[in-house]
Amino acid sequence: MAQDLVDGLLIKARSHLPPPSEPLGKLSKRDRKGVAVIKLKNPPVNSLSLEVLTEFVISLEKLENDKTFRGVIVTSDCPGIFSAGLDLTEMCGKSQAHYAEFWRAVQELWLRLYLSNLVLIAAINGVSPAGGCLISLTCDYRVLADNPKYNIGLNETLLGVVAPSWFKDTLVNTVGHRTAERALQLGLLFPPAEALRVGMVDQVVPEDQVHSTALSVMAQWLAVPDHARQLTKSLMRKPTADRLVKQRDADIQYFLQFVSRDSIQKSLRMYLDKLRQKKG
Ligand SMILES: CCCCCCCC/C=C\CC(=O)SCCNC(=O)CCNC(=O)[C@H](O)C(C)(C)COP(=O)(O)OP(=O)(O)OC[C@H]1O[C@@H](n2cnc3c(N)ncnc32)[C@H](O)[C@@H]1OP(=O)(O)O
Repeated sequence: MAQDLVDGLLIKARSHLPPPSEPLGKLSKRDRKGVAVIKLKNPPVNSLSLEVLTEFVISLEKLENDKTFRGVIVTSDCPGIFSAGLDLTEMCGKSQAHYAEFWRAVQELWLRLYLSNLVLIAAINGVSPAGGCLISLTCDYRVLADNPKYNIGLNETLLGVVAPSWFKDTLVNTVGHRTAERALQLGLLFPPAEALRVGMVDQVVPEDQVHSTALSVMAQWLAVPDHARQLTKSLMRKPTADRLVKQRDADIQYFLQFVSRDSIQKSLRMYLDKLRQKKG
């Protein structure tokens, strides 16, 4: 087992059998070959800082280029939290150059994940708002742990900000227009049973079965010849991705203008203060 610890992101790339302590579930040994596990590890809440976004992209690129790997399970190393979404401190009180670099990194990760040739399965073992939800939506299949605390959704409006068009597109492509419209306007965070009902996740399973279920699902997806599956994925997703590719710079400019507004800075600061005050 190759194991690589990068700042903020734990990557366990598994090209051989797992240690015996890990349950094999219903999978044969062969099924597990070629499957890597990317575990987000940026305590306390796996927020997606510029550093984490960058490391994530580099790790994906390495896996894409290493033909040993055909699939990746994306999961979290932080108990109870898949990811708290974009790091809000990266969007508050920083320079224009910083905002531009940060937003380009968000775009880059989305494009890499959304168009990945690898099979991506999200093993969602914690709460998953906004950017955390977006990461799971870029995967080919989502398995969510059945815990009433593990809400998932694009809650941007509740922060006083707007989910960009490509966040919206990703959700529409997953749950359909009407469900997405309602969820986005209301900033809904769905508990597991609701998330399953609206199609935001594909399966809800007991918490201790999330990883083994993700591996079983992976085996099913890897049974399909790569070239046919990859071309089909591209057919389904490329038109959505191309919309961003064609206007990446304009999207960054729009983000800069938006995030620099006094009213938006105020909303984000208030939201962060509210999170911080929760404790005491
Ligand atoms: C082109 C068009 C322009 C449009 C612009 C839109 C830009 C995109 C907008 C949004 C995308 C996002 O992803 S924004 C992030 C949204 N995330 C959230 O709303 C989740 C916020 N966090 C929580 O709800 C909770 O923290 C939690 C449920 C995830 C965990 O709860 P828990 O009780 O376990 O932990 P705490 O709340 O005490 O948090 C611990 C610690 O972490 C800080 N924190 C939490 N979330 C974030 C975050 N997203 N970014 C940065 N920091 C975060 C929190 O403040 C605490 O800090 P302190 O220890 O210092 O108090």
